[in-house]
Amino acid sequence: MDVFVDQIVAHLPQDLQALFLNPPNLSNPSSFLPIIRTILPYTKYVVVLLAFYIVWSTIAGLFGYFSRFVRFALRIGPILGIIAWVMSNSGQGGMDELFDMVKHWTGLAPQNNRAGTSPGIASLAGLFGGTDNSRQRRSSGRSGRRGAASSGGSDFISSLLNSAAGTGRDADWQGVAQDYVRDALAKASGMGWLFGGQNGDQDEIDAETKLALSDTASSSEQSQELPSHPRPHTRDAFPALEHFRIKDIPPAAYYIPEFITPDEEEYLLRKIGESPQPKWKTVGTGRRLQYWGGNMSKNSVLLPEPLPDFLVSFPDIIERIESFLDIASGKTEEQMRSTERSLGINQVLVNEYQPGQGISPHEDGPAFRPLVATISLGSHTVLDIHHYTSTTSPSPPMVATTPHSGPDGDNQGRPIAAIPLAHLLVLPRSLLILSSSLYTSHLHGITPRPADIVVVSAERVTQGSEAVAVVNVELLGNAEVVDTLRNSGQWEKARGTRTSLTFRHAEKTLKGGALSVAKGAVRRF
Ligand SMILES: O=C(O)CCC(=O)C(=O)O
Ligand SMILES: [Fe+2]
Repeated sequence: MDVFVDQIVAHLPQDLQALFLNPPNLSNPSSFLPIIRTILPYTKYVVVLLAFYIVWSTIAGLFGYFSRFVRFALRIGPILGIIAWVMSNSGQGGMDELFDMVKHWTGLAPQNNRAGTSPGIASLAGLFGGTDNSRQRRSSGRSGRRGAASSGGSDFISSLLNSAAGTGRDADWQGVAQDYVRDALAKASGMGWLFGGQNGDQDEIDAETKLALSDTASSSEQSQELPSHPRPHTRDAFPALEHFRIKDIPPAAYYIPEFITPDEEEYLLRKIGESPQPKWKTVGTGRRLQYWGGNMSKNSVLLPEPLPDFLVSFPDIIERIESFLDIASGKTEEQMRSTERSLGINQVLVNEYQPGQGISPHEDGPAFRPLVATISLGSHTVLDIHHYTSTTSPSPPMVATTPHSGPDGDNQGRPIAAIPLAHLLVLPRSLLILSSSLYTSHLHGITPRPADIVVVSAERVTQGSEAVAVVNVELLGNAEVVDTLRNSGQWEKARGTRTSLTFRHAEKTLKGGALSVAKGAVRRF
């Protein structure tokens, strides 16, 4: 030590020597002065070093985050790509729909939740193969009917199988094979919930459904207010669809009078009226509308939501329309069990027209199956059928518009004949079906008028008169209206508030399965 002091410390500056010989001591603050005096001349270097350190650590930190982000992107990218591929191959849309669904699910998409539930919770129902559709079918009381398989499935595995098998809709062998594979996989893995409710969740859902139905049946409010429907739509009691076909117009429109009872009409109007304010949307002309079953994405994919009880279970309007179509179109029991429902309703559009409001001529578009069923509540209206003008047509053109029903493809802006091809008188409680060429190549609309003057034949329409000749007098089924028309040749009535329910099948539906895969992938990161 002495050598160290003699040979090294002795050559250091005085302040450093003092530090060695007399180390700083807290009880003697002035012993720190040599340190301060030693460091002070080098302060600027210390500051520069500190600045370097701060810059370096900031850059290193940023690089760290960036490299973590790159690693995350490299891992999630292919997974998202696979999900998008599965979705587009199984007709569920692509990334847009995935993001729409996420927005929807997290509640970021406005105004699309079911009454009284948060959007997140409402759409949770669709996450694991239990979408409204499969539930609806199971609760429809048609025992023995295949659920997920015949609907094309609402879960990821069904989507994959459907994707491999084309549409998964037409041929029954596909359904049988799907059931078989699904059952086998579910049993082998013990994860029935993953395979779409054929196995694992079936009992649970059946029990839930029974409970829901018995709750509904015992609800004094409903059973008092809503006497059970006479249900004329059974095979024996019900005539063929052809009986209801509206003649003298292109195929095919069907008009079924008194499809629901006045009590049911009143009940449905009350339920629709009770829906929360945000459920209503208002279009430019002031008409209000609601979507049930989910909204359409920008790419015309339905983002499904559960349909409300007042359409599904009490009264069972949807089931009634489906079985009417099944029976009236002559399906055998076997066909009804093994094939899809005739319409496969997955969305219901509610339009509310005040007197004087209408809807411009439009096509509902290719996003939907070319068969729509509309029930009218509250008031009559006159529906106009329009056609496009050919280049040789002398009729002055009007221009087709797209009021709300999503992309109407090429038809936007195509000139249509100013004079409608036909008029239909649509009375309350009736069911109107538009299908085939009337759906695919004609337009329909309602002229905004406060009242209608209806006549039986075009000869009675005088120039400049507001009167219209309707083509469905034979099918109106309302003695008062028909007698007035036959006796005086004219029926006239002010419009009241009319609410229409349009039942349709969106061809592309975002299925929960793909999203649940995305959810799982995100959870793992
Ligand atoms: O109210 C109606 O009867 C027709 C409604 C309609 O055409 C539509 O919403 O697309
Ligand atoms: Fe329409």
